[in-house]
Amino acid sequence: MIRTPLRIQVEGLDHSFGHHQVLHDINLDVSAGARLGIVGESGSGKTTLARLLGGALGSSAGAVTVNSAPWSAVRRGSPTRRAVQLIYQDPYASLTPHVSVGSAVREAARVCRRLSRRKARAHAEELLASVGISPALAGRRPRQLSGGQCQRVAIARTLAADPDLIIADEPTSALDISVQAQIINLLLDIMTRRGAGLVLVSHDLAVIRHLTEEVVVMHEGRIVERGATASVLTAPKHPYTRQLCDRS
Ligand SMILES: Nc1ncnc2c1ncn2[C@@H]1O[C@H](COP(=O)(O)OP(=O)(O)OP(=O)(O)O)[C@@H](O)[C@H]1O
Repeated sequence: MIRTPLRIQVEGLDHSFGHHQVLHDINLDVSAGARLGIVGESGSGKTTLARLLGGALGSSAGAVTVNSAPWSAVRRGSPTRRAVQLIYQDPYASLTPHVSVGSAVREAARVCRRLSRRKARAHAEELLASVGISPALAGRRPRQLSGGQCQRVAIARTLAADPDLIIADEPTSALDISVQAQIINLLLDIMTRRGAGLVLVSHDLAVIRHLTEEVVVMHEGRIVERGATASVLTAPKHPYTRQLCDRS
C-alpha cells in the first residue's frame, strides 16, 4: 500500500482542562521519520501534548492537523489513524483486562491488516515472538503477565498496525530497571528495522539522548527550548533546561 507521507502539524496550540490552561502556544512539526524527544518536569504538559499529537485528545479546531486535516476528521480505523500509534506509561491500561494478550494482538492484526482469522493468528504469533513473548503466554490475560511482558505485548499490538510513527509516553517508567533497557532496545530496533518514527516522552535524559535526534523542552505548558538532542542536552541555553540537565 502506498501511503501519503505522514505529517503532524501543531500551530498555536493552547489546551485547557476546564479553566486550567495547561498548554500555551505550542508549535511543532512532526513527520514519519521523526525521532523527537519531549522532556520537562512533572505537570509541564508532556502527556497532554503527546495525546494531542496522537489524536487521542481533541484540540481546538485546526491547531493539530495530520496531513492537513484535523484529527477529528480522520476516521477510526483509517490508514492515517493506524499510521500513528500510542504507547502508554502503564502497559496494563492499554490492554483490555479480560482479553488474552494473544487475542489482543490477533485482533489488531486482523483489523489493521485485513487478515483472515487464520493469517491473523500466525501474524500475531510472529509479532509476539518479535518482541520476545513466547506462544505459551498468548492465552494469558494482561494481569497474568509482568509489567515488562505486558509492555512488550502493547508494543506487538502497536506493530500490528505497521505504524509510521509511534508516540510513546514514558514507556519504561513503570517498569523495573532491568526491563527498561530491553524495552528501549526494542523501540530502537523497531525504528531501525521498520523505519518507524518515534515521539518519546521521558524523564530520563539518557534515554532521550539514546533514542532521539531532536528534543523539545517543556516548562509550565510552553516549549522553552528545542533543537538537536545532543546540543540541547550538552549545551542547554534556557535556564530551565540547564536545571533539568543538572538534576539528571
Ligand atoms: N484529564 C485531565 N483533567 C484535568 N487536568 C488534567 C488532565 N490531564 C492532565 N491534567 C493537568 O494538566 C497538567 C499537565 O499534565 P500532563 O500529564 O500533561 O503533564 P506531564 O508533563 O506529562 O506530567 P508527568 O510527567 O507527571 O506525567 C497538570 O497540571 C495536570 O494536572
